[in-house]
Amino acid sequence: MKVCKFGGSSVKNSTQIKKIVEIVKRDDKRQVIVVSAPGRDETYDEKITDHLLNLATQGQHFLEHKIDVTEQNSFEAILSKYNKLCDDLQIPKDGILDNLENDLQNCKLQDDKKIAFFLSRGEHYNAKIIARYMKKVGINIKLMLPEEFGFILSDCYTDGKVQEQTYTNIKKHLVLKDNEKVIIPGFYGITKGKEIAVMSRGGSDLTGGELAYALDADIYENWTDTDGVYEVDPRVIPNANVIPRLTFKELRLLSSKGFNVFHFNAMLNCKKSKIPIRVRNTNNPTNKGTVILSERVPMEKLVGIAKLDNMASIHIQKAMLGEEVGFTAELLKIFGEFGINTYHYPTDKDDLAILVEQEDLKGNINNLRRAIDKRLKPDNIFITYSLSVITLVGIGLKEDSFTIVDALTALKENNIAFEMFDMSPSKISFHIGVAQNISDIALETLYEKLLTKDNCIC
Ligand SMILES: Nc1ncnc2c1ncn2[C@@H]1O[C@H](COP(=O)(O)OP(=O)(O)O)[C@@H](O)[C@H]1O
Ligand SMILES: N[C@@H](CC(=O)OP(=O)(O)O)C(=O)O
Repeated sequence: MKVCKFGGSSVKNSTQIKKIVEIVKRDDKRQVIVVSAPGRDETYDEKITDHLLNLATQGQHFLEHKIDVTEQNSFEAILSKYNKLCDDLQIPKDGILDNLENDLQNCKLQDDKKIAFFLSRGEHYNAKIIARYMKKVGINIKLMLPEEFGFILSDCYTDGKVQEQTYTNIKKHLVLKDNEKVIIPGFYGITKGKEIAVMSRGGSDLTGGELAYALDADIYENWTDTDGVYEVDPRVIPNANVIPRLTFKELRLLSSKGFNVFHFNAMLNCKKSKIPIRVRNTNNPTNKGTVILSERVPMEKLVGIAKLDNMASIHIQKAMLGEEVGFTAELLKIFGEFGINTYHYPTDKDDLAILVEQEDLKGNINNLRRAIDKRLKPDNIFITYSLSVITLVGIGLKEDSFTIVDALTALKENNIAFEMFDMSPSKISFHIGVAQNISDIALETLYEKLLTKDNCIC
């Protein structure tokens, strides 16, 4: 049995939905289908999920990103998207869109509960529409909603974590005969108190991974709009190659450091049960894509280079901080209290830097500084914004750490200064920090030197 997740780009309009119908029909083993909300398309520059977030936050979401789309624009975009989908697929709207306007206009929920509810509507209504269309074209498919079979999430409404009970519920309610299929909206679930919660952004990948794990699927197919996972972000380097095979660990590192083709937590349970994942292209379904497995013969030392933009470094200076027992623990505790995720911590006798996502400092920076000043009494705190972290990943790097010499030499030859350098304890990834305004050039330079066929260090 195969679990297939179709991302926003694969369900963004009726043309794409017709493609996924063909993919589902072509293989009887494709029995569990997870769908996202409609992604960006020719008419709408933003994903439906972002319009829903904009609506839930009275227009603040797009305003913060300096995008000129009002609350009213978002409301109209959402309604017209779903109405058009029904029209184009020639299916009746009753029983599907009856509650959409009401959900968006008369919601009594507040704060995070409201945001989670709005966000969930993208997948909820899209799955209903696709289910009806699939039935219309003769597929024996049943719609199963997370609130019905119990996809249970923690009470953190906008970043819910899957609870153990979910696996039991999936096994109990998703018992399928050979000729049966189910379609499930991704990204959301319910709390134990039966309120809607969503996982983190990109969370439909997580729904697919959890279903594959609970049902012990033969494979988890993740359908998107690229031929697989590329060696580098194809938006920066369009002629990059697709990586044929990756280990779970490599994909996890790459996706947590900027390869946003796959959610970095979605492979955790598949890894545990050794369920292979295949990233495939809905627009090119005969292509085999990238397969993610437990092991790979490390013919290639380096498989990919990821880049994470919009990072900031908080550099703390204090004489002898390296000798103050508990200093780092207290510092990390402070970041934790502000809900800020910390990345690398390069450190020395009197200096320590913490890398964080710049976005996380918004609205927090003054209080954070005060807390650090008060509790740790540093001599100085320097903050550098607009950094990019470039990460080189490959299991073969463990045996050949000199690859990094080639990387740094290439940067030197091209006059590209770097701000930070760090090797992970697993020795299968290296991180280089550069100023964001030169990060695309740095990525191109490293790609040319380390991954193009002529120079490949394989
Ligand atoms: N290394 C990479 N390989 C493939 N795609 C990548 C990579 N890095 C970033 N991406 C981007 O990820 C996109 C697919 O992710 P996403 O937009 O979330 O798809 P979906 O809508 O199918 O969930 C691609 O279109 C591509 O622009
Ligand atoms: N629609 C949600 C969940 C998701 O996984 O979407 P996508 O498949 O388009 O990455 C989001 O935008 O975050």
